[in-house]
Amino acid sequence: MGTRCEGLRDSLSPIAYYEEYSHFRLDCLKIDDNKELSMSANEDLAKERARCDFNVSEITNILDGGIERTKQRKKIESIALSNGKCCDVTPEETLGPKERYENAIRKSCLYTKIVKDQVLTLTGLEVLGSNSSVLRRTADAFFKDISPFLLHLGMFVPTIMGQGTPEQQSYWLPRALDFQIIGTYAQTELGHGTFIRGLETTATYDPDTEEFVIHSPRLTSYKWWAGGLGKTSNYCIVVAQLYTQGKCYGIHPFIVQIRDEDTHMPLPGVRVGEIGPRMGFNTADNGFLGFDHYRIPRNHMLMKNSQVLKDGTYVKVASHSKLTYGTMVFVRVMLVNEVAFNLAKAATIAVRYSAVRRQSEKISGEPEPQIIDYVTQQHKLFVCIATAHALQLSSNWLWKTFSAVLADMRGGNTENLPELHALSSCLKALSTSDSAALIEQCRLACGGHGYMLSSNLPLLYSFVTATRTYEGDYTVLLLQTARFLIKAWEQAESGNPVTPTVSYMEEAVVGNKYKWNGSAEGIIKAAYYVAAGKISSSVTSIRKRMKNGKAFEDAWELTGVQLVAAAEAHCRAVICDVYRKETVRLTANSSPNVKTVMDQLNMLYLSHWALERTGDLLRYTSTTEDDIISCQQRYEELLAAIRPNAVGLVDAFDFPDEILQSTLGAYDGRVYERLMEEALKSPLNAEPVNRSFHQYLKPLMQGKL
Ligand SMILES: CCCCC/C=C\C/C=C\C/C=C\C/C=C\C/C=C\CCCCC(=O)SCCNC(=O)CCNC(=O)[C@H](O)C(C)(C)COP(=O)(O)OP(=O)(O)OC[C@H]1O[C@@H](n2cnc3c(N)ncnc32)[C@H](O)[C@@H]1OP(=O)(O)O
Ligand SMILES: Cc1cc2nc3c(=O)[nH]c(=O)nc-3n(C[C@H](O)[C@H](O)[C@H](O)COP(=O)(O)OP(=O)(O)OC[C@H]3O[C@@H](n4cnc5c(N)ncnc54)[C@H](O)[C@@H]3O)c2cc1C
Repeated sequence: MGTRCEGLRDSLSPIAYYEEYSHFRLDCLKIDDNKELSMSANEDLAKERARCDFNVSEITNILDGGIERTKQRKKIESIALSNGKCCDVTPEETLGPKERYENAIRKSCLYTKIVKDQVLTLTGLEVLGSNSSVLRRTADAFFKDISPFLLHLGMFVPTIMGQGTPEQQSYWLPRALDFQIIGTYAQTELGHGTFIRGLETTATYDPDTEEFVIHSPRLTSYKWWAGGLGKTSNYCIVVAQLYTQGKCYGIHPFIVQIRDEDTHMPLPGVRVGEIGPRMGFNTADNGFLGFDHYRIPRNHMLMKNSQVLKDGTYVKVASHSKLTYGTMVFVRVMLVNEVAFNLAKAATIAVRYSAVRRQSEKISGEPEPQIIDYVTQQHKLFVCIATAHALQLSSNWLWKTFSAVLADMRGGNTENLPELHALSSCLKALSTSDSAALIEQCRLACGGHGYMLSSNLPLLYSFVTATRTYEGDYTVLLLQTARFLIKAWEQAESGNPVTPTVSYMEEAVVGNKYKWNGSAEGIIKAAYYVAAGKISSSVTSIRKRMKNGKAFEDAWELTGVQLVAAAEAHCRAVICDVYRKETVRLTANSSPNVKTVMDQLNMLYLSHWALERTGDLLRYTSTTEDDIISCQQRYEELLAAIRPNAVGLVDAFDFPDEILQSTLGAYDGRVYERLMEEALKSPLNAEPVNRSFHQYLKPLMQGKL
């Protein structure tokens, strides 16, 4: 058997090698009868499920948005998952970079075909609307890392929809939706990501040929980062500075073909490639792109918001200057849902594992407890479940707000765009930051096994931590929200009406201190008073600095730390408020035990954040030390109350094992068996002796090196 293992790698391609190797790996390690690897489900998990006192599917339906939506999701999931070919023969993380990418393309094509042939016939174009989150979720059964097609569906198609004229949409969308072309969104450059007015790629109109000349004048103007750009896409949205009739009109989006549709070779004048290994996203071929006076037809400029006529005349169509930023706002809204989903996955893995894992002794000589019975473990984990709920419900609410503002804008009314921008910016910032931190908390809660890639927690973290940066960095987006808050504060001070999400300012500007009461509504009101206090302090600092001779821009910059904290506090209050109201609304007709457990989770979230911000409460409200002590006591009571339902709560997220892809989090709790099964798939276990022994170790050990 050893001989077969040793010779194999040399005679087969890497993927064929792994496929072949997976059939005899157990032989190689001489665990040939599988005796030690029990197939029966873990008893502790079974007991946890038996003691859960609420109807799990009721909460699943609430999170899905109703029983019909749960049915629809399950139907789509079962179509996709019943196609066994989605499974990897060998774990994707053990492949080299090229094989990983090729495997990701294979799986993306397979998944796309399933969606086109079987899901679209079921849902029609609904698949792009309310079912897109189901498609996104189901895709995780195919990819542990990221599909190279994510940007095609996530940004290329939405940009055409949001920025193209009806004629442009009718030309490009059918081709894109049918995957006849694959695109991405190339905005960021080597030199600029945040400050998009500073982008350097130029699109200069030539009226003689009715073309734009796309050019990258210097290294820093090279497009950098776009997902799927390096090898997959043949088209992309390029965001470039528009020049016509000798004048620059700022950044605009263009559809640019970069590769031949038949040979896939980069077209003359286009330089494209992949940017190299990254912390995550390693299957998404993030790329670079440069242009050498590359010509595209005039009508490849996306012209819904502004146009360049044949003679070069520039015409502004849109009623708001920032509508070209629309795709970013859309994706920020989508990302809140995206990270809620990923956090729910991490919580499921860590809670199930904590019910299976036993460690240490609470009382000497007694059986080792399940680690979930340590109150410190509950403290780490239950806030993750609660936050996943808070973000899921906030994301649904944000989506409704987004849709309403979009409908207004279709009628020419952009009045509510600044509030939407402020909300989507801060919710994107906080949800991604909280989720990344809590996924890491879940990993740490799983001890050493959480560090295994097969737990899926490291990959979840590396994916989600990037969301804090892309589509607008955390700090930068909170500063955008702060601009809106400071203006709103000034309006409230002068007695003018303010928009709904900042209406708390009208009461707070008077200067009263809020008296704490420990109810949910009381904690939320206190959170708003903390936000108001921080906004007020920022305003005072800016004014003081200006009084001392600073220009507004300098005073703003020097107050940046306070402004970010104010925007964070505002957003936290909004999340607490929305989470509370949505919980009450959605459980109005639920069974009593569902109502109770949803209320407990909600109170846990509110108490958690009150305790995290005791300094702020003491400073900006009339909260006393005794109030904090009773809040702490309530928090600890909630941990104990939630404990028996913890496994039921994560089961309610309803992730099939294929989507979780975790040795620690599978439904049956066969943690140790799965860890061993995955270990045996490691390429290093394909041979009893690695060739480096003969090449290096043996000579070293025998003093012959
Ligand atoms: C087969 C397998 C398939 C699997 C998939 C299955 C299904 C998929 C379906 C769905 C996918 C689901 C989810 C995920 C989707 C996609 C995500 C995946 C990956 C994404 C990868 C990342 C992509 C990117 O990162 S693209 C690049 C993004 N870049 C940024 O975000 C840049 C950030 N910078 C900015 O936004 C701006 O520069 C700025 C910081 C806002 C500053 O802009 P500036 O013009 O300088 O403005 P200024 O500060 O001066 O402000 C002036 C004024 O304008 C207001 N303003 C600013 N922005 C906006 C806006 N967007 N809207 C409205 N108003 C805005 C600003 O507040 C000022 O107002 P005022 O003067 O104060 O009143
Ligand atoms: C995994 C991944 C995928 C991506 N995919 C795409 C893609 O598909 N298409 C695309 O176009 N782009 C993509 N990007 C790029 C991404 O959008 C940018 O990286 C992001 O917008 C941040 O910009 P930056 O890298 O220029 O950071 P910088 O702006 O250089 O930020 C560096 C630091 O400076 C701080 N800073 C910057 N400006 C200010 C300010 N005004 N005030 C205070 N602090 C400031 C930031 O807070 C941060 O701490 C991707 C990035 C990643 C990581």
